[in-house]
Amino acid sequence: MLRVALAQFPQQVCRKCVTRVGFIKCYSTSNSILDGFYGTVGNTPMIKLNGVSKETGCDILVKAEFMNPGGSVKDRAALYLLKDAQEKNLIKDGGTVVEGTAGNTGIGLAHICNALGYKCIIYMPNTQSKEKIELLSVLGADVRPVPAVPFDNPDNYNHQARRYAESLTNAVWTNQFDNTANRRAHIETTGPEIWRQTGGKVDAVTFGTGTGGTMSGVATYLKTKNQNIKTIVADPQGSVLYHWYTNGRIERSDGSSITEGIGQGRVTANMQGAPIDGAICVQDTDAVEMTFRLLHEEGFYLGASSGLNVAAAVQIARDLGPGHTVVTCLCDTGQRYFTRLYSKSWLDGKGLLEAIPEKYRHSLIE
Ligand SMILES: Cc1ncc(COP(=O)(O)O)c(C=O)c1O
Ligand SMILES: N[C@@H](COC(=O)CCC(=O)O)C(=O)O
Repeated sequence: MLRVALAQFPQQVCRKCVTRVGFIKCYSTSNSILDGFYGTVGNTPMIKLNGVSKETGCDILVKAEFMNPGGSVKDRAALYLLKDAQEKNLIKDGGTVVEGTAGNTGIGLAHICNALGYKCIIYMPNTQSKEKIELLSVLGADVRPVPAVPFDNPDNYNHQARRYAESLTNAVWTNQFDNTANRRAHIETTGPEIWRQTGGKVDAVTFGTGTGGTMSGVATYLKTKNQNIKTIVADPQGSVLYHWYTNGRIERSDGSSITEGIGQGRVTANMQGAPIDGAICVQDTDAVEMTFRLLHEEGFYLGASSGLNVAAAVQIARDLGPGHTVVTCLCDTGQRYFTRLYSKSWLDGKGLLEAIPEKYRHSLIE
């Protein structure tokens, strides 16, 4: 029954904007009534950030991905991963979804599993915020924090998720990193939304990359519309993608990052073959400073990957010069990192307190 409901989202063409909108309905054709949780995924607002736009003389535009019903950009991937599992008959009614995640994909999956009647089991590195771990439990997921070890270690959270799914009957490992249904979500939805909302006036896009689904899917779609749009990976410290896209070497950049949900040690299947023009390595000091500027100057309460995205967009805008449009996204809210990113002692312990403009430090919790 629920399966049929989800299957009612065929490839559609929006009559107003003439873009394919995949499983996610375009608001310009839908009436105001949406089909359940999954009907509300995507079609997020595009917002102009006034302060940084004025400073750079460019339009810095952000997709408000924190406004997805599960609260992050990963709701889109979660929906497509489940749709893909259903299409391939990998899961039957009442089955179990198992995933390895830094948290946000798990949160999206947990919501959709509730809506579709599946069980949800989440393996995640125990380094991730307690807010995400607790939220997953509240959503009814069986959440299993495990020691954070590299991907080439058999105990990496993704391998544990795969093995556990294989040990069950009627269970699927959705494999967000290497299942390109993730990228497809952004080829069919985020990319077309950006094209439509900007009226095609977009000079560059940039996104922090975890699985790579967002960056690669948006880049793939937009390049089909205009080859000249610059597609730039925004990479945190300690990730390999900056070097990969600037000099072709799989080599970590210096340091490690407090950002969660982004940064990679390899080129995932979702990133392979993506039309990427370059990369920027954004320091945590810049990402954190921008996160607090976004709160106090623009009014948006966000996680650090959003600050990193906007810091990268500002750098690209400065490089391009006035009159250009740079698009990125606001991935999730500050609530997911409340006891870390908004805590004076936690930031101090990471050497990041000084990164926050002094006039904004008064609002931190101890
Ligand atoms: C907070 C946050 N920002 C950005 C991303 C990056 O998204 P992607 O996996 O599409 O690269 C994620 C992944 O969930 C995330 O959790
Ligand atoms: N953003 C996704 C994936 O998270 C990551 O890619 C974190 C880095 C890594 O695990 O290698 C999610 O929230 O699950």
